[in-house]
Amino acid sequence: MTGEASAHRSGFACFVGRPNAGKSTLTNALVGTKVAITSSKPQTTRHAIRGIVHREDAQLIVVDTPGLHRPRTLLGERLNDLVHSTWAEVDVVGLCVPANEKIGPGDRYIAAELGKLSKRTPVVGIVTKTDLAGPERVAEQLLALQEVMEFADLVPVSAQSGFQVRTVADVLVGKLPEGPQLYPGGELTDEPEQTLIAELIREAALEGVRDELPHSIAVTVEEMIPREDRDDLVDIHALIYVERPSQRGIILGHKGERLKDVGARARKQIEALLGTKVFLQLHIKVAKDWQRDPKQLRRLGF
Ligand SMILES: Nc1nc2c(ncn2[C@@H]2O[C@H](COP(=O)(O)OP(=O)(O)OP(=O)(O)O)[C@@H](O)[C@H]2O)c(=O)[nH]1
Repeated sequence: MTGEASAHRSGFACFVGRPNAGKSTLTNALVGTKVAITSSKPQTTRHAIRGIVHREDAQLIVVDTPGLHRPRTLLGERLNDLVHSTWAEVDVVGLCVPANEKIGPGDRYIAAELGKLSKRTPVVGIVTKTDLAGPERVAEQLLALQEVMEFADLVPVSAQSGFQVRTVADVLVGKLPEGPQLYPGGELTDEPEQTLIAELIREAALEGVRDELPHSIAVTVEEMIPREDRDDLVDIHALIYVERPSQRGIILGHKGERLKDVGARARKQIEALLGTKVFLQLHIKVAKDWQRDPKQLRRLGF
């Protein structure tokens, strides 16, 4: 209860690292509820979804940035701008590298970009997925990571087993400035519900489809209306945008079976998120080359 020893801290953190490094899973483990989107497909995190870690001594707001790409399209450029502006705004950055994969050019590219940050933003090196490697391999990876750039701290973690998740939180919290709660307690995310719902649908639509499809899908929630005379049912109408008619067929599947499946899976997740029953209507729209069209990008929220 001594005032000076337990000053409350608050601020922002974000995780960076190449696709599949485990950033979203770590965010979820820290926050304790599924808010960011995980998928075994690389680069599916489009929006800066924030999860909030509430503790007695601190409030840590985790911003989940999209992956950094070498930009090839207007969308790629926008995403990279979003990454850089996010880095500049946070109090601490965590660079994630999986324990079971060699550090490569992708990691070095990101480290070099991070190196351009002002020295005031500390970068913590995080070796993820330690459950997939032996202790020796983890130690080796920590040493290898140390060579890549100068870190304020290094921590190994497994978001899956929970090993050191608390330590990651402690280290990140340690880099935050002293300050009051920025968000009221109990609020897990400040992302509008509709964006989360669109992401859940996108995640369901991507499951099991070819590698080139992820960049061609976008989802918008057109309508979200509580059913009249019922307080336990919400009608949601969403559009899945694809670039080409052939991709429409992939999402739809044989006799629409796949889309039905996507709807069923997404509905379950949305019901868990909202805590009510959901009637979900999905439609597919072909929006040609939407990734290259600024007007359409704006409509889709980029
Ligand atoms: N065994 C194990 N698998 C993990 C762990 N963390 C993440 N994974 C898996 O690794 C894959 C990628 O994890 P994500 O959290 O989606 O990775 P990401 O860095 O957010 O990926 P992008 O959004 O594509 O940038 C998923 O299949 C996870 O289940 C971990 O601690 N242990």
